Amino acid sequence: MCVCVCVCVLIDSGSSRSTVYLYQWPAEKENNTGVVTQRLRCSVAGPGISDMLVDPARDKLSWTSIRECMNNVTKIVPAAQHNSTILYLGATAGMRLLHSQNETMSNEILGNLQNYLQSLPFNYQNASIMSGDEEGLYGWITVNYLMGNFLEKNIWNTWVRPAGGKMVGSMDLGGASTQIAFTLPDPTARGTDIVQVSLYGYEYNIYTHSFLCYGKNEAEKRVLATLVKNSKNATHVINPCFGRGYNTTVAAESIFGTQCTELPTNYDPKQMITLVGSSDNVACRDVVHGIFDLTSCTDNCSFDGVYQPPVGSGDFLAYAGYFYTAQAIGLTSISQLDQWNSTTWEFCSWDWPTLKLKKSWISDIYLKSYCYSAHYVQTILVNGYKFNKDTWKNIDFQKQVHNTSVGWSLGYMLHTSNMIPAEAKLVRLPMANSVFGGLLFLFTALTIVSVMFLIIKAVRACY
Ligand SMILES: O=c1[nH]cnc2c1ncn2[C@@H]1O[C@H](COP(=O)(O)OP(=O)(O)O)[C@@H](O)[C@H]1O
Ligand SMILES: [Ca+2]
Repeated sequence: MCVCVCVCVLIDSGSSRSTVYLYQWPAEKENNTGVVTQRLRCSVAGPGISDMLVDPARDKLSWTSIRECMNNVTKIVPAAQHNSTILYLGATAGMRLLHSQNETMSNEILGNLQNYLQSLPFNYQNASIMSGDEEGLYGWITVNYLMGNFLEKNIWNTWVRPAGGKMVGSMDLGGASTQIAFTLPDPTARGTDIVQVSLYGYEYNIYTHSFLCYGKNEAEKRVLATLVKNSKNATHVINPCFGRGYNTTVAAESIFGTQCTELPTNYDPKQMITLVGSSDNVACRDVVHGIFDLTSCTDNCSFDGVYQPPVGSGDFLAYAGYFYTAQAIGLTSISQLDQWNSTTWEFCSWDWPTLKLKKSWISDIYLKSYCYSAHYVQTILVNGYKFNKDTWKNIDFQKQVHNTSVGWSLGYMLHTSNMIPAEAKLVRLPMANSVFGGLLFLFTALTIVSVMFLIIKAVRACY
């Protein structure tokens, strides 16, 4: 018997890097219910495509590493299946920023990538820049698909919607933007950032919002920009979030060469700035707080005046930068808010040699920033999204579910390729409807007759 397998390749072009995913699933005809597995996850070396040079000849590293990942895909997928293998590329906040800053360059980068992808033996579909809300929504689909919240097999081996219909909220912390998405308890609620999606015949009312410039890397640049601006000496700046003993000298453009920061007066992009770590927990927390506008919100609002309904008491999965931060401070999966605060406090009090010793498995490039990001995560979740000590423990910090990476890519693939159709009759009985109806009638009639028989017997016994 031939077991058909469908294959899809998705390139996630994030702000900090690109990743190639290969998904496959058995071609079950009914309701597209075949379970998707991740066959390959290939990290493309080099920066994200928004930092790529337009010319492949001048940017050998990025192009060579994309080709390497695509060669791996070509080897895994049998040649006979190449032209039925769907290929998508989705770009996110890094390209959203570049597009608004330099549209020509962003079009050139995408155009060159498109030409390259079209030259491959696969069924190329498109390469596009996604909106932040789409990114949030696809992340939510991925999370709930992987957790089995859309479908499960019942005792009759048929696909049904799990009892209770509990969905999990999704929180993604990328390099340039961050997304939150969750279902609203009130199915009739309408408003900004609320979208209705129909999946397998059920309507979901989802709140989703993406904050550009609040990704882990861009938000850190905003922290550094604040420190530079507030420093008496603009070229020798104390950074309370870096460990004492850690100093680094960077060009001003690495902080200010983004739309996410405001240019200082007399800006010189080549000016070198020395950042000096001081392991100052309180000062770090304060400067991180300062990048959020927490004052323009009253009810049903997160920060920067953005509408957000209450997060409620449901579960959330926090992934990407959330997970890396939780992992670095040693609090993956579920934690208590007090635990997060005290662990951050301890982490931020360590000087650089102690940090290096205690967290020897983390490379310096990431390690230097975890005190900042631990405060960032606490601030956005508590002061921003309004999680509290009771709801914090509903947040699960993970990067994978069932050996599959959590991110927008799987949800995008499922939705775009109609793997999760809007309409579907989920509850299918293991026999024809007429047979089931007949049996149901028979059992009901038998039950009624038996009950009547018992009543008559009981009445007779009384007399
Ligand atoms: O392997 C890792 N360890 C630690 N941090 C990472 C790793 N990979 C990415 N990051 C950081 O986590 C954040 C989110 O990464 P992600 O890859 O989701 O961002 P992107 O999709 O915007 O490129 C970024 O700040 C990135 O620099
Ligand atoms: Ca991402």
